[in-house]
Amino acid sequence: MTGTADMTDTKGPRAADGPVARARRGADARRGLLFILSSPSGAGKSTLSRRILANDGAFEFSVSATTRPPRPGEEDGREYHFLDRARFEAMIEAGEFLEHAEVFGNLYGTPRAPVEAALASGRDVIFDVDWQGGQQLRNSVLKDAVVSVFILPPSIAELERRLRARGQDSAEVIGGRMARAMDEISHWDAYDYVLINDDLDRCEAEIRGILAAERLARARRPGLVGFVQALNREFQERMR
Ligand SMILES: Nc1nc2c(ncn2[C@@H]2O[C@H](COP(=O)(O)OP(=O)(O)O)[C@@H](O)[C@H]2O)c(=O)[nH]1
Ligand SMILES: Nc1ncnc2c1ncn2[C@@H]1O[C@H](COP(=O)(O)OP(=O)(O)O)[C@@H](O)[C@H]1O
Repeated sequence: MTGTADMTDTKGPRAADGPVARARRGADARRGLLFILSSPSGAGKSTLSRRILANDGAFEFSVSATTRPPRPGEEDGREYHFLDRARFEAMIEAGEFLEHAEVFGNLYGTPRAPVEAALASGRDVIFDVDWQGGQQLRNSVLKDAVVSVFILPPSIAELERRLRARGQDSAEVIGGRMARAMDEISHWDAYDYVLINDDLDRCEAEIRGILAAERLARARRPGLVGFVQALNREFQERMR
């Protein structure tokens, strides 16, 4: 990683750890990314985020808190922290959420502490939040680290088919989610990227491409300021 910079740093034994090499390591240091996935219910964001988490060791999942009851197979602390409304409201009062919103008649929120801890240690965090959560994170103090992707279904009929095929919600709950689908979709344009989840493998590959590009473009840029300054100092010295 430091090879190229070291070769330009040719002043004796200290060269391998000279100022240019050190600045280059600063530029290469990983900085955490806040990766937001939003979509209407049933378009596939949970499936996509599970796939990314399984194959990308740099990520951790932001486990939200919610007042909605667990679905069959969901585990407290894994998919969500399942809380009653009084406890959720106490956490809002105490400022323990980075963002929170009411969705489908239930409260959902992102606990602040785990996200800050992950970012401080240079890890990336993936968020499955609705458009309100996306908007709040984009306007938060952490906004520079945010990359947001909106997932569209290939059609409304397919969206409904997926919600039914998931087999975890009552007809009434599915009806409520379908009724809100276009409202969620209407916010697509506020996102950095918009993908159509027709083919799951292709959509996952597109997300990986976005992550690779954003890690380079966003994460390295602040560190490159120091590296270019170090190059400039080396240049001035040699040109004297
Ligand atoms: N703002 C916000 N939205 C959330 C959070 N967690 C989940 N959501 C959103 O709440 C909505 C309902 O989620 P869920 O009950 O798991 O249903 P699903 O999207 O059909 O799997 C989805 O749009 C989620 O993205 C959160 O912490 N904050
Ligand atoms: N590209 C796809 N093609 C077919 N089925 C899909 C696709 N993406 C997701 N699904 C299925 O659709 C259902 C809803 O996906 P899910 O990830 O739970 O959506 P969301 O988290 O957006 O509510 C799941 O049963 C999932 O396996």
